Amino acid sequence: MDKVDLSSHTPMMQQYFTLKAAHPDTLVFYRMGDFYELFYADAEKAARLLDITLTQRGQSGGQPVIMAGVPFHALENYLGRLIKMGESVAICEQVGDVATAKGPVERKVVRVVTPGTLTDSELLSDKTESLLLAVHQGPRARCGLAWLSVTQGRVYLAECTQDEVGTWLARVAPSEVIYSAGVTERFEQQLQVLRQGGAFTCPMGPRPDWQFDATLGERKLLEHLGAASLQAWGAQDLAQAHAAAAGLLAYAEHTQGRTLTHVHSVQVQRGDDLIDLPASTRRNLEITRTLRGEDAPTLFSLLDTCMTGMGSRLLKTWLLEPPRDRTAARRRLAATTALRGAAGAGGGSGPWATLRGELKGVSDVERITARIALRQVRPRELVALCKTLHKAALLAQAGQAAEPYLAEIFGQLHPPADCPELLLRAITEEPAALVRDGGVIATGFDSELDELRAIQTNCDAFLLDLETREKARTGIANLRVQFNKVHGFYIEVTSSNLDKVPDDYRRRQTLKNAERFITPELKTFEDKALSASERALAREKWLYEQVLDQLQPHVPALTRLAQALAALDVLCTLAERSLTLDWCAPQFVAEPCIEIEDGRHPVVEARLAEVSAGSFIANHTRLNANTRMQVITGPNMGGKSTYMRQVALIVLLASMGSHVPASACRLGPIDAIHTRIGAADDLANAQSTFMLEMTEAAQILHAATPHSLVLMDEIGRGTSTFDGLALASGIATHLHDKTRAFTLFATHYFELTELPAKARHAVNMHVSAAEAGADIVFLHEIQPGPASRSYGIQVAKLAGVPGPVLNHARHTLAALEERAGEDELQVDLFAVPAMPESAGASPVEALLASIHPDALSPREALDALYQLKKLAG
Ligand SMILES: Nc1ncnc2c1ncn2[C@@H]1O[C@H](COP(=O)(O)OP(=O)(O)OP(=O)(O)O)[C@@H](O)[C@H]1O
Repeated sequence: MDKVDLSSHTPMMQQYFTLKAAHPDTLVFYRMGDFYELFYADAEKAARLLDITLTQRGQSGGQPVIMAGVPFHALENYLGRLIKMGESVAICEQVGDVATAKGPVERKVVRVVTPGTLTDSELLSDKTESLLLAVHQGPRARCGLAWLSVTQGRVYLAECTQDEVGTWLARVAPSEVIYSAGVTERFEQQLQVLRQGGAFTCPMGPRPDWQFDATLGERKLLEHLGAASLQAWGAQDLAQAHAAAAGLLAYAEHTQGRTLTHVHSVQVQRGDDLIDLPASTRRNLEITRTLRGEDAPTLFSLLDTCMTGMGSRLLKTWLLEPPRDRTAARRRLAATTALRGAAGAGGGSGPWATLRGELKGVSDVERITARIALRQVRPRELVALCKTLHKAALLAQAGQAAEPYLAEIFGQLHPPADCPELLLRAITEEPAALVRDGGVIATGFDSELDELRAIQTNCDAFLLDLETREKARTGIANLRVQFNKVHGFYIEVTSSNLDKVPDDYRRRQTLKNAERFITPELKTFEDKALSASERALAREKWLYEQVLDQLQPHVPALTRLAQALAALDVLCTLAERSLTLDWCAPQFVAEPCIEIEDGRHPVVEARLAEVSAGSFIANHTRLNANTRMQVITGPNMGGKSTYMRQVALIVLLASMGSHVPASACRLGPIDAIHTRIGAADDLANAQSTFMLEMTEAAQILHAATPHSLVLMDEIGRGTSTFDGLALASGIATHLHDKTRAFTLFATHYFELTELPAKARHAVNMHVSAAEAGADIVFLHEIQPGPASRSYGIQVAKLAGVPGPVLNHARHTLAALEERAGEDELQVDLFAVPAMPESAGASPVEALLASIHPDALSPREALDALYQLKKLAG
């Protein structure tokens, strides 16, 4: 908005403009009585986005005030919708005293709600973190990254080159990205392009440059850690990441209106710590989302039977961030194996089952703790926390584990001393939803509050006593002493008895058949009772703040306890899943290999079981130093994609420390899972299928190493047969000879089955199918050797293509096959192409080379020139 001349506006609008100036890019919700109002451009935008009515009221600065409002009790609903649309909202409350204010009551922005800094339980998804990520552009094309979830207590740091920013953004999958306003235009454009290209999808915006300061960042991190050096976290010497952290924390504090006192840990992530799962891999393997963008059925939806939101969130992190180093996976596997019980038998027995019973109903300690630190916690959350702490204490006592990881977890389940007692003493068992409603602090916690409450309770006795006395004094038998919220206390006398009313009765209200009066004695009582209830409410608010103060020192211990509960939940879940779904423990080995016995695709298997569509056919996989590539052929619908994905999913599951859907699995070191699997056209980004296919293939050829797993499905399909075939064979040869990654290469080009004859580390595999007359039966077995033929027409028949079309196709096929037999393709697809000939020197060049200008007479020079001209002609 242009600069506003405040003097011409009403005092209230002056206040509004001052507040709005501090939040120019944010919708300001300005509290007025029972509504939050938006003004001018904000009002127009909100009316459009929320479909609420735009109105004009009064005048300010000589213009009508354009406004739109939402009722205060429906705030969460509107906030939720705006945040989903990527908007941010500044909540501006009345903080001054309405009674004593001269002019508009004092207002303040108490917090800013943005997609990456959500803390409200109503707005957050139980199963997903909302992450805020800050990018800093440093010198020499280095970048710093820092991210956090406001509801967790940890800041993550990373440094990378400018080119790698996209990979990091895809990996972290933030809900909001901020960057310094001082970045170069090119860098800003790069971020825009990444966003349009789908590397990340969340809102993004610049923040003041000075906030991205490395020294400031380091100092802030040290303050949060309460340490003198970042060395213990390996986070020293990361100036670019420190600068990002400075911007990150400044913004997070800005939104919460306070420092994040619960942030006590820092974790540095390095590009080569984790197994690389590029965005295409996450998408193609349907890890947390289906290709259609739904939450289920996915690998995560199959795995997630966690009892708590904390568990679900941790499980997702483990799944999406498998470390290359096997230490964590081994630890998790050992703990899961211990939880499965000695017999490893399912049927709801074993330590996992008992523990899961205990974990049921456990509250979200992690988020409640963050809200304690941010002083946003609600009374009922504290009651839930209190119950969970009691449960955790029992678990800690009961869970004597010999397994080291479990022992460590149980060790962290002891609630911080005095914390459960404090909560039990302070908060009543069934408190009101909000402190402002009162009825939150338990009786016996504070004598002053108890006294004030006693006045209210004694009220009934006093009124009864007064009624008896007044009946006796006036002789009116049906006289009644009562209270209502509008008129306060009164004595009601029916019309027929009005002549008996004493002089000291003052009329308060006239009804149809009665009059209501007040007496000096009743008035005195009323003042005392009403002020007692007001004072009790104020006292409760104050006491609640005191309780929050007393809880602050427990925040770090509560955070650790939350992490322990989450880990226990995930480990029990992995134990349960492995038993229910009949999975085995993988074995990690040092030599390069992916060897799977009876591997299954967990999600397809579960779906087949669900719809009773027969059982899943298990398949073996043997990739090792000798066999690095499988060229897989076979009919459409035969199960090639399923097989390839199952191998990748088994590798992923093993790497996170889970059991796997197989009867045995040996796995060597893995650094990445790359996938190139036919996807729908990326129309939104005007990229053709073929362009996308080649871009992804190029990325894989650049990035894959001998420790990577590469899935290539139908590469080359997007262009003409010869082009496609030529490219597919080139790519396969490169992957085999140069990259030497473990490769599963599914193709329709039968010509590619010739590759293994020349490439020593490649083998042919095919999915089996049997013909039954003119029909086809898929056996889904992966067998050695190339497929004998294609079954396209039979598959088309299955799909319901009309008979005449099929007949036509059969004839055409026969004709084509005949012709192909005549002029057999005589090209060797896999011959290493000769480098373009250094095609000898041309005659002109040869002559030129023979001329020595210094040795020529002018005449000879002229002759040479004629000769050259002639040759060139
Ligand atoms: N091992 C298996 N056991 C049982 N059913 C299977 C198996 N593999 C695949 N299927 C079933 O066959 C269907 C098709 O499998 P898939 O998509 O893997 O075939 P495809 O060979 O990749 O086909 P296309 O070449 O058309 O992509 C799956 O949806 C699944 O229902």
